[in-house]
Amino acid sequence: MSVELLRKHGQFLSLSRQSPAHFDTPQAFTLDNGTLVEITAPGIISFTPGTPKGKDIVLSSGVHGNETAPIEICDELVQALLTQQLTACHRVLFLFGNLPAMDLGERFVEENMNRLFSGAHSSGPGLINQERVRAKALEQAVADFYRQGDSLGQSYRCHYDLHTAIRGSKNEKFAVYPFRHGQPWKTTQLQFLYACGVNTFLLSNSPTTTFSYYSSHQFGADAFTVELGKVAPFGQNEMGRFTQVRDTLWALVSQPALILPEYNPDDMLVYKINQIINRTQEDFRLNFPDDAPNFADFPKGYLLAEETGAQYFAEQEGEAIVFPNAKVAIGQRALLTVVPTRI
Ligand SMILES: O=C(O)CCC(=O)N[C@@H](CCC(=O)O)C(=O)O
Ligand SMILES: [Zn+2]
Repeated sequence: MSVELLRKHGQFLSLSRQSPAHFDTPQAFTLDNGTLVEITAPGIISFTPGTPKGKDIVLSSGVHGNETAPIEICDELVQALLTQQLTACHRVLFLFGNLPAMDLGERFVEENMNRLFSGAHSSGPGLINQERVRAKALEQAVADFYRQGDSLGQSYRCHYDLHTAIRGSKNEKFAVYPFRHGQPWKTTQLQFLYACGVNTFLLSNSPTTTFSYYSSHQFGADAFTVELGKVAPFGQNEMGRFTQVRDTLWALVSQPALILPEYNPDDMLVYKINQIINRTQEDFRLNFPDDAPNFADFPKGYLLAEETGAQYFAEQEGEAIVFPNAKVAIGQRALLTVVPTRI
């Protein structure tokens, strides 16, 4: 691959998708502004400024291949960095997760990649598929990036894993804060995400095999799964709905420190998870309409879902649903229920 073409047009993602073999061999080059660019695999690219200012930032998108708005936001940011329209002042690693699923316009090819982190890619009965191989490679890319940052004296780590949701949502932009094993929730992070247009937060209460939990738990990164809107095909996102997140990510990468509005708890809706309901039977079904949005709430005692041998009810008045999906693989999470809380 001609490095000159990458510098001129910045088409890293489209090349990764169309001609992944270009990036089978790792490559590195330096931009005129002194930024070191390292490409270690298709869809995996990092930028290290000549004098990095302390933050090691990971931005992942496309862990689900049909969640295109975050992919388009990150693609534009990578193009701006490669063409030097923007100069990074912090180290930043971009991960475009599931390239084959992007081509199919599907959430995944064989298996949900966002259930394969923290080593889950290598557990189970010897199953190997492209999502497992890729999840392991993504974990390794994060580990290498943060360890290199350590050797450069970098002092801060964050990881925003950007998604869009299958359903509409009463609160369009929301974020899942991975379980922190008793460490305090950080309001500065809520402030940052609020600047991205996210005003709703789900506090997780247990370890998971998601990408954001991996970076949070293994590397102490401030990490979130961020839901930016509703799934739409490439080119069909209303990009105007993403201006705040786009501008805030550009600022995060290019400014030494962000100036954020003061934390105001009244700005935020915070929920804690009340129930994690897994599908255990073929006949698992949801007892509300397909177009019920995320955060729709139900009266105490309402039957939310059922399957042979089990019924699942709202346990509290106003318990709300998030990520309902009756079609998940057996054994996987089919529904979260949440209730309001404060931090
Ligand atoms: O809309 C949906 O049902 C799923 C959207 C999505 O991909 N959400 C993530 C959340 C991960 C987390 O809980 O941190 C997922 O299900 O992987
Ligand atoms: Zn997703």
